[in-house]
Amino acid sequence: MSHQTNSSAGLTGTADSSLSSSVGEHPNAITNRFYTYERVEEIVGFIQKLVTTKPEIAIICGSGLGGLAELVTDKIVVPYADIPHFPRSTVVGHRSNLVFGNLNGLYVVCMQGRFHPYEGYTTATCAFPVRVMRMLGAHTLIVTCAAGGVNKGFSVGDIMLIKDHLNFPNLAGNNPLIGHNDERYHLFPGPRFPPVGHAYDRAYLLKMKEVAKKHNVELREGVYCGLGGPCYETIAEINMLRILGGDAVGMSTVHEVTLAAHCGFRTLGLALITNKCLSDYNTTYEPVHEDVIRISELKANELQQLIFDFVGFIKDHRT
Ligand SMILES: O=P(O)(O)O[C@@H]1C[C@H](O)[C@@H](CO)O1
Ligand code: HPA
Repeated sequence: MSHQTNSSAGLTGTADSSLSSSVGEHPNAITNRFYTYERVEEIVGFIQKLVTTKPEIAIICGSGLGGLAELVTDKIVVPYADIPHFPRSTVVGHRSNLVFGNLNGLYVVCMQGRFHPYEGYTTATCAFPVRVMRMLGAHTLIVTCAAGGVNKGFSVGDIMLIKDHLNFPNLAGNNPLIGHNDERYHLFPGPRFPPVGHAYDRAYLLKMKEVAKKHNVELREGVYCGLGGPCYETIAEINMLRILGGDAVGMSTVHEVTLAAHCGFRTLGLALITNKCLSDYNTTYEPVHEDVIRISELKANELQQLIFDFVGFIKDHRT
């Protein structure tokens, strides 16, 4: 176990030291020991050698929604497998590429494939690409996901603007920001105790409503519940989420948005309702991932059009 007392608090970048805990940390803590400042810098440096234009918008593609990256022109595709220390997506419906290029007049980076805690990654690992994309220059994060409809008024195929979230892993002590708060992220250090009450940008949410109106798309708005997965929820869990004010449920997003708030991203969140949630013990229905992917792919064009136009708005209103 490392007991360094220098400013990096034991978070130096070698493979061996990455496995040891940092000062003040319980040896068994679930924390960010691997994606240290040094590793993130190395990854950012590697990508900058391949992609010389700074992206302004970062987009995370949810299950079955990777097609969004196909709208990007003058693409540079960087497979996760080529990036040092980068994890791989192991889930059907998630490719493993960073796609850079032009989307409706702005330079963007799309994560075609994200990481989930149920794949065996810590929440810090799942979220760390957000920090990478911020360090590459992006100021706006558009996060998309597939989700189950907790709100009984929602239908399969609805798109929900995420106005807030319930971060269950965080409530259980598993937040991606646990561990050393490294102040060497000089551009975007983020405080030790970051506020997340406005993690989803209100002005962006209102703008997306306008964009949707133009397209005659009726958007839902609500609270996304991020759970650990990989099980879909029990009937009792869905009933609990309803009582707590949840509208949609998924297995991603919350740790990404938490890190995004910490490093100063303005975030827009969109959840595609891909399935109903169990709420009756007499039903035989159960959610399945194949249906999640099928609905995502079916609705992908609509979602992509909204995001395309939203990016156009950012382009016209950036300072
Ligand atoms: O990556 P997202 O949150 O879009 O994917 C959801 C959650 C699980 O990964 C999967 C369950 O079907 O879809
Ligand atoms: N529960 C959790 N995650 C999901 C669901 C669901 O019903 N649908 C898509 N992702």
